[in-house]
Order: sequence, then structure tokens, then C-alpha cells
Amino acid sequence: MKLIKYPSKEQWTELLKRPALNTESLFDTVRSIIDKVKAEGDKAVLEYEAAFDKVTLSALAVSPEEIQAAGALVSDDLKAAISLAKQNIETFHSSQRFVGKKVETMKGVTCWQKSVGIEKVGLYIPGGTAPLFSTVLMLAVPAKIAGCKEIVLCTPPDKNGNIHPAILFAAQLAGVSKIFKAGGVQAIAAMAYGTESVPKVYKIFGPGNQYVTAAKQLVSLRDVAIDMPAGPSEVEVLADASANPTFVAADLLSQAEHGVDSQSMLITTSEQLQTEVMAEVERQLAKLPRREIAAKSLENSKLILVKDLDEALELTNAYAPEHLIIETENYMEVAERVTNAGSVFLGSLTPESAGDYASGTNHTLPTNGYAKAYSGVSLDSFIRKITFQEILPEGIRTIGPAIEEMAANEHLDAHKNAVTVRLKTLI
Ligand SMILES: NC(=O)c1ccc[n+]([C@@H]2O[C@H](COP(=O)([O-])OP(=O)(O)OC[C@H]3O[C@@H](n4cnc5c(N)ncnc54)[C@H](O)[C@@H]3O)[C@@H](O)[C@H]2O)c1
Ligand SMILES: N[C@H](CO)Cc1c[nH]c[nH+]1
Ligand SMILES: [Zn+2]
Repeated sequence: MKLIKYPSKEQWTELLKRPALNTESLFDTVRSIIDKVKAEGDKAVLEYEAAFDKVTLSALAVSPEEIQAAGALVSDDLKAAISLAKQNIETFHSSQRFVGKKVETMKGVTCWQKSVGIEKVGLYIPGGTAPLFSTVLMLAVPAKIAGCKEIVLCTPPDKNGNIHPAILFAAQLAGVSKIFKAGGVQAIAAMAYGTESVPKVYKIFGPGNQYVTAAKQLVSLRDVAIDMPAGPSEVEVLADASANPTFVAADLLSQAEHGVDSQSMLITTSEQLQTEVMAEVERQLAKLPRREIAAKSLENSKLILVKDLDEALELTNAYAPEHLIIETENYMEVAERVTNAGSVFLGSLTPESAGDYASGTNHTLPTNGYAKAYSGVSLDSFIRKITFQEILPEGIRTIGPAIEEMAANEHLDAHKNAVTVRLKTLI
């Protein structure tokens, strides 16, 4: 981790850079995989599974027997934890239901919106280095509440061709329709274009590594919608002298262990905290089973000392972190001034892990500064709002002349005529 003290504004851009990706060769690689899956379907997906996940599969679809067997392999304690998390995610996402109301914009002119679930959705569940069964809940629960009819799930299998039982258990609990053994770019391409086994969907959701994120971005250029670019995870802790260095270090490490390309940042007004967190990270890191991954990720991480909370907030809003933990005395006031972040965690007893798993908020969030423009996944991500309007005689009489005038001035006479022929019948 790099210790940085009182950086000047000129240094900010460099300081806030995400771990560098070689995007040129990344997009070339990803494009060639997508093209092959599009052309050859299942055959290509199976070949890429052999190449990248080192597994020889006889079929991509998970069988009902495999799903059945998974239930027995998940402990009762884990089932109870998953059920508790599901309940909270359901409660929070159900509260986001859209209630459309009819609005009379003028007498006789009524407009309204109706929320309709996206019929076919594809969920990507990462599985490269950790079986993220929590992500199944984060995506399938809102999909179900939204009324999506077909919920397809892809996730990479292990070297024996199996999917982690907790992923299968969570998928069944949350109401996923079909599950496939496919990871990475080949999974995204399969859901975008459809193969003999994998149905084509209308929108693809879910986080993943740089290959998955690049594949989602490429297929979204023409062929299918995506939730957002949700790539390598990041956290920023914004803390003052009141923060607990043990908690802060634990939060930074909880993000660092995700992957070597994750990033953890501390922005603090306290030099003492900066020093203590550095030491505490070293202490806790040594005990982590995934310390090699976390240590590599910490090479991308920075502990930044700034002069006051105003500067801390300005730097935070410039960074636009996926996750922001605020551990300051007056954290509610500080939170009010956050304008760019994916998900915010307030106070010393609110670790990011709570939102990662069980408090109810969604953990599929924009990374790489996209929090400046994108929201995280919510119920809205799974619906469309269709607008409706109804015009009665009084309405067309009132707005008709304005429409005719505007259409004529845009030189679009057919538009004007569509009103004129109606007005004539009302004379
Ligand atoms: N932003 C979010 O909301 C969020 C949430 C959870 C996880 N994440 C991130 O998801 C990521 C999960 O990554 P992961 O790797 O563990 O799992 P993953 O499932 O995203 O990726 C594994 C797949 O990558 C493909 N792959 C690996 N090397 C390749 C290569 N050289 N060329 C082409 N394809 C290749 C393989 O097909 C493999 O199946 C982490 O970076 C984590 O930070 C983000
Ligand atoms: N922090 C990840 C990205 O928001 C989500 C996750 C899943 N499991 C643990 N953490
Ligand atoms: Zn996490």
C-alpha cells in the first residue's frame, strides 16, 4: 500500500487511477471469443470451457438431479444465512416497486406509465476464484419481483464440471429458470446470441472480471442490453481520527481479497490513523487464506492523508468509488455531501460486508468511476416503464393546433395531417 501525504490537486488524476488494464489487447481477445460463440454456438462454448476453465463438459445445462443433489451438500447454517439474506434483499427491493399514476396534462389528455418486467434476463455469477452465491440472490431476487418470465443463469464450473452447491441452492431458492455451466466471455456471448442450449436473453446482468466486463460492453453495442460495467471491485474508506484502525484495515482487506485487480483506498484527515491502518493491514493480511491475492491487490491501493474533511469529500467525489465507507464523527453530515458513489456505508458498525451479503441493498455496483453516471442494480434494472396516453375530443381540440403548428415548422406535413384529419371529424 502506498502512503501519500497531502497530495496536490495536480496529483489527483494519477492518484485516483484504477489498476491499469491493457484494453486494446483485452478487447481484441474478447471480440474473437464472442465471434466464435456467435458462429458456432455450444461447440465454441465447450471449447472455451476446456481452454479457460480446464474442464471437459458433456453438456452445458445443469440437470434437475444436480440441483436436487446440491441441497444436501449445503449445511443447515448456510441455508439459514442464505434465507435471511434473501428475505432482506426481497424486503428492500420490493419497496422499490413503481406505482404509476395517471396524469391529466391538459383537460382530455391523459398520460401514464406502467412498469413491465423484462421477459428474458441473463444473470452472470462470477466463479473464477470464489463461488459468489450471494450474487445469485442480488440478481435473481429483484428479477423475480419484477416479474421476469425467463431467468437464465451462467457461472463457470470447477475442474470436475460441477457448480458450487450453494450457487445451485440459492438459484433454486430465488426462482432461477435455467442454469448453465459457462463462464467468462463465452457465457456472456451465449446469453447475448443464444446457442443450441443457452437461450438468448434481452438483458445481461452481473459482475465479473475484466474479460466478463469487456464482453458485456461489446455485446451491448448492438445486440443486448446490460446492467452496467461492474468490474473489479473497489472500496474507499473515508475516515477521521475517531475511526477504529482495526475496522478500517478489515474493510480495506475485505475488498482486496476479491481479486488482484481490486482496489482499496483510505482517505483520511488523521496522520495517526493512516499510520495505524498501515500496520493493522499487515497484521490482518498475514492471517488471511487469500493473502496472496489480497497482497497483490494492495499494490494498487493507497492510504491518502488530506488536510480536512472538505478536501476528503472533494477527492472522494472525484474518485466515485463503487463502495464508500464513512467512519467519521459526524458521518450523516458527511454522507449528505457525497455526490458520486455506488453504495455508502455509514458509521463504524456498518462494514461493506453487510451490503455484500445480507442487509438488503444490492452489491452489483458500478466500478471504475462509472458511479458518476450509473446506479447499482435495483428493481428498476429489471423493468421497463411503458408510457401510455389517451386523448379525448376536448384534448385533441386543445393541443391539436399546437401539434399542427410544430409539425408544419419541422416540415413534417404527414405529422400535421394526422391531427388535421381528426380535428375535421370533430367540427
Ligand atoms: N462490481 C461488482 O458489483 C462486483 C461484485 C462481485 C464481484 N466483482 C468482481 O468480479 C470479479 C470475479 O472475477 P473472477 O475471475 O473470480 O470470476 P469471473 O467468473 O468473472 O471470471 C472467470 C472467467 O474468466 C475467464 N477468463 C479467465 N482468464 C481468461 C483469459 N486469459 N482470456 C479469456 N477469458 C479468461 C474464464 O472464462 C473464466 O470462466 C472480481 O474482479 C470481483 O472484484 C464485482
Ligand atoms: N464486494 C463484491 C462487489 O460488490 C460483492 C461480494 C460478493 N461476495 C462478497 N462480496
Ligand atoms: Zn465483497
